[in-house]
Amino acid sequence: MIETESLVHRYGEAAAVDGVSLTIDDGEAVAVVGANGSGKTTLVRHFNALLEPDEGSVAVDGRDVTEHTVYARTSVGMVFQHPRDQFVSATVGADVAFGPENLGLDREAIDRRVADALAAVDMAGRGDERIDRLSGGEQARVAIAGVLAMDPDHLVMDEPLVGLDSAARESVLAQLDSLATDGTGLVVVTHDLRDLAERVDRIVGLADGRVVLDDDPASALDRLDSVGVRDPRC
Ligand SMILES: Nc1ncnc2c1ncn2[C@@H]1O[C@H](COP(=O)(O)OP(=O)(O)OP(=O)(O)O)[C@@H](O)[C@H]1O
Repeated sequence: MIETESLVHRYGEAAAVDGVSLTIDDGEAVAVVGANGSGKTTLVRHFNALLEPDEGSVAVDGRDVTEHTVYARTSVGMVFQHPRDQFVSATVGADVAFGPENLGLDREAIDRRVADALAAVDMAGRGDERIDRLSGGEQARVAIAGVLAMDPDHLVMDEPLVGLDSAARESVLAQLDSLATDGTGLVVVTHDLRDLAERVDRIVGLADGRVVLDDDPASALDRLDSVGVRDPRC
């Protein structure tokens, strides 16, 4: 479970996140929406201690993330907006192995995790391929595999569908469906709820760093205007 309590984050004088209290349960799928600059990325980067609160607190399973950073980063996996920025190795297998290696697992356990994660994103047997020779959709899937190899309870994805062609988009959406089946919680930051609204349990809307919408999709979709997001049904 991820909990923020009166979370404030400032860049200089301006509060990008301005008093957010939010609870995300295990296995819950949540879309975080809002206009450009509303604070979505800043908010979710606190979930695994990539940013520190200026005020308030963030806890994962009751443990404050600034004191239990390793626990938070193991429990909450983060896939960034530009997966290319998150690769640490030249080849698929080495990149996916990086997280489990840092957990101090033995080689056999690492290899098993890498194989399972690559299978989960439909990239089984492609560990020796160079990442820079993969398509954008394949790279997006490798980035997801790298996080899945950590066996997180929650996966946070920042704009996972931006810049993907329709085949890659379908492939990432299929990954989201299989995560839901596995019971992995999902937090998706997005401007565009097309194909996502039907996949989440809840939509949280931010405006000027504050939560102004927090409801089940059916109810939230009627009020997307309040957060400057287009209704995907229109
Ligand atoms: N590193 C930074 N330094 C200074 N200001 C920042 C930094 N990162 C974000 N901001 C500012 O904080 C506010 C919130 O930004 P954030 O990226 O969290 O919003 P967002 O809702 O994710 O935006 P977008 O949809 O455009 O990605 C914006 O005004 C942004 O300009």
